Amino acid sequence: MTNPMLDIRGLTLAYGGAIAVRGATLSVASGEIHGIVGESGSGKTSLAKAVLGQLLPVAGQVRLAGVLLPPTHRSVKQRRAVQMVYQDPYSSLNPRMTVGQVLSELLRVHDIVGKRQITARSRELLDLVQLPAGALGGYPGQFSGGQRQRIAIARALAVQPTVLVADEPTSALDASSQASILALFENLRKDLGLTVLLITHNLAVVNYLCDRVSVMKSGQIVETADVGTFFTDPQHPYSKQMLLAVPRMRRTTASAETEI
Ligand SMILES: Nc1ncnc2c1ncn2[C@@H]1O[C@H](COP(=O)(O)OP(=O)(O)OP(=O)(O)O)[C@@H](O)[C@H]1O
Repeated sequence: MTNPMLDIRGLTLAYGGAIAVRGATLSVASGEIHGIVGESGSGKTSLAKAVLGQLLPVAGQVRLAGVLLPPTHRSVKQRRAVQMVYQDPYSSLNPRMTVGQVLSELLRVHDIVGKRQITARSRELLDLVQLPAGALGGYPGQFSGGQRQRIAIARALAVQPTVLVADEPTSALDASSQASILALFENLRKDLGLTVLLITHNLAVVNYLCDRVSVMKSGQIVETADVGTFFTDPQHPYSKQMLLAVPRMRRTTASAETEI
């Protein structure tokens, strides 16, 4: 791939000597939604942590738009560029701050817009995640799980990231909220050209949303493929085994709600 937005080269990650990820190499194009799938403990979250600069690699590099990101201790600008959306929208938001306070503080601290534009920009952020402007006055506890995940996404978008890393962003939600959050990611990619690294257990999510997918097993990326090819012609025995577990899977953009 020429000029990938996110370029992960030979990443090896360990916790106190125990290797969690070995030599992971992966390129993600600008505007691509790239799925990372694999069994529990295969190293997906560790890979995400290294991309975010939260885990010091034993070896390897992460580049953003061709520029090497320091493994840890990144500058504010470098941290802004890669934002995270977590699985659990219940614990990832401060219950004592209103949505408006969360967004305006970020916009102010990072000097994203002038003081007088903060409220207008906060409204725009809510609009991007399809929440009404009235949500600015609410506390996280007053919203449903799906709405909270939208708020968490708005918070991530406030600092104008280039890459969004989402770790199981729909798995704590009910089926209809899952479908609407997936549709939101699709819109954000279209509207903002966001590059997304999407970690999931759920092949239906990959099928619905991702352009390409990487399969992790025991700390290694064993296959990377276009999603259409992955579902019709998986190469690695583990990929084949994963797909056998979901025999009705097919590439479709029809209602995610019924597929997930
Ligand atoms: N903080 C930690 N300390 C020690 N070992 C860890 C830590 N976090 C993860 N590991 C180990 O690293 C390996 C990879 O874990 P990781 O969480 O990256 O996998 P995963 O694919 O994200 O799993 P899951 O789908 O269950 O979240 C596992 O063997 C795990 O036990």
